[in-house]
Amino acid sequence: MIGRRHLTGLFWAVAAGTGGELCAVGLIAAAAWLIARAGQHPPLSALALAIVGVRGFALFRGGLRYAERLSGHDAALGVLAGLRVRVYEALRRSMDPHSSPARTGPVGPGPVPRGQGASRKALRDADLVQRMVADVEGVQDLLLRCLLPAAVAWAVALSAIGLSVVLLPAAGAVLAAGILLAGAGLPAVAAVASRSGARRSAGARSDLAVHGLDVARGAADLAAFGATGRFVARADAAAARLERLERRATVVEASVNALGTAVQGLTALAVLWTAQRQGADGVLVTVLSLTALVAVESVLPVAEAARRLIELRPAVRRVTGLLASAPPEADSGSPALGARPGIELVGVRVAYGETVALDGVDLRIPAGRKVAIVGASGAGKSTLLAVLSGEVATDGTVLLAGAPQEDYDPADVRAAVRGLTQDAHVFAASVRANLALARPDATTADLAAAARRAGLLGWITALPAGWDTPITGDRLSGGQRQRLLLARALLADPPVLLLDEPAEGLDLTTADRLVTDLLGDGRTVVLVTHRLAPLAAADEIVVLDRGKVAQRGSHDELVDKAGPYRDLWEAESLQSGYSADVKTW
Ligand SMILES: Nc1ncnc2c1ncn2[C@@H]1O[C@H](COP(=O)(O)OP(=O)(O)OP(=O)(O)O)[C@@H](O)[C@H]1O
Repeated sequence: MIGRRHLTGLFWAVAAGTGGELCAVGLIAAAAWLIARAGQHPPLSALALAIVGVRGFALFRGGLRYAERLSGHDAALGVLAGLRVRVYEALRRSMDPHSSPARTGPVGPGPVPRGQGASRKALRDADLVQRMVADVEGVQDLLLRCLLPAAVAWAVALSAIGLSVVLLPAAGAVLAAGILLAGAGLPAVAAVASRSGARRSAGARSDLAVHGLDVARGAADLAAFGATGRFVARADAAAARLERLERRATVVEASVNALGTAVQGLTALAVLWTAQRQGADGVLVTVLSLTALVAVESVLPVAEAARRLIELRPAVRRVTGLLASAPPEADSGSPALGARPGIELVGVRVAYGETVALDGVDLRIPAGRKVAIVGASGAGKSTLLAVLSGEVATDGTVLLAGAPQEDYDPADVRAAVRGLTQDAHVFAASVRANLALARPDATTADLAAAARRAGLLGWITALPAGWDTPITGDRLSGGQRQRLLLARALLADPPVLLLDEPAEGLDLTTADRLVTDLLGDGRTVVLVTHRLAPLAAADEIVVLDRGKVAQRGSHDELVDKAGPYRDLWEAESLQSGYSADVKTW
């Protein structure tokens, strides 16, 4: 995790920090000697060295502390920058089904062989920002607030013990005991005390975030259903619990600090008493006891470092776990994907945990074919699109241009098989930037052609700043959002166009006209839709039912046969006011 250059930087930071703290000890020792010796009225020349020593220690202390900060932060920030890149790469590879060695086998226990789509999606949705930002910054804290201060503290403590042993072994032994207590005993107490507290605080903080967000986001619904009080009470209870835990943690922290100060004073007194009992002269007694005072003080931050270490452990564990478990980079010698690849699915099965989304789906989509996927909500339609674009791994075979999908570079698969999917996002940027994302070199004429086809051009030209009007997802109507995303998908111009409910949010006439136009495209189109009316233009319709193919055929064939498609068609026809025996319109 830490490169050689940064290790050297950290070494110099520890060396400079130790030097700075030793100067602090030297300053106290020299000042103590100076005061005690001055009381004996020696000639001024006898004090000259100590006077220079005091000034020198004071100057060096400042300089070395500055050097420690500089070197330590440079190394820690360097480690952080490198780590961010590695975590990003690991996340990218973890989300890429093609780079996983366990792609085609069960990856978890239990009777249902699990695809990895669910875990990848969970990673993407919930943990991504957390891992990229908070966890990696935790590693920075680990270096700057835990390891560095602890290393400096112990280096100083050992030096002070060595000095005391040389001056008076018995006093050195007492100092060693005090330092052991303050630098190892108290940190152990702090770590144990904060271990369960940190875990419970993390839970309470997460509860508060969840309940607080519910209240903020669902304020209108809660008010309408008269449930505001109940939900606010839930958030209040979470806040109160967190407050209790934080107060307890503060008490623990303050108690450890108070104990540290007590150990520091008692050690200095014990050294003084020991030195006197050993018959040391007044100057030596003063030097030893004040040195003990400063030396114990230097190890007091180790308790705070231990407490912080406990808090940071989960973040550090997550980062190291992610780096260790990320699959290796995909083989760069992957074959080239043709301009018009055909697709074949054989026995495709996808499970999200215990939920089986697709169960043994076979499907052949030759280049140029228009396939519509229909079925009830939750039947597995969107999952099927995700399988085609390589977003979700499967237990089964996906062949692209005759070769297994995982043989190709995932970037090539994504470029060739993509379109409008359910998780497409509208960015807080201009209309132009939102569309050009799909093709940065697109001219305004290209953008206009895609927008016209998506039925969005009129709206764009009527905007105050036209193409350069800034937009955000929540300011668009459902239909505008969908058409913007469709225009982006059309601009990308992939050989296999995936369309998940492209006409959602539009009135029926516009929606049907749009879908009919999209199905008239020259390329391969795989369309997911709830609306059957325009599907006469599809070459094949696949009806999914609970992850299995229930029926397949053309619109005319399926309407002629009793089965789920005809049921859906009759229901739709009744709803739209058309006669059930009208097959096309
Ligand atoms: N990320 C996920 N985690 C867990 N379960 C999921 C996830 N995505 C889908 N599922 C489950 O998989 C099944 C198929 O979902 P999918 O989204 O493919 O259905 P769908 O036919 O597209 O539904 P809809 O028409 O409502 O969009 C459903 O039972 C759904 O709850």
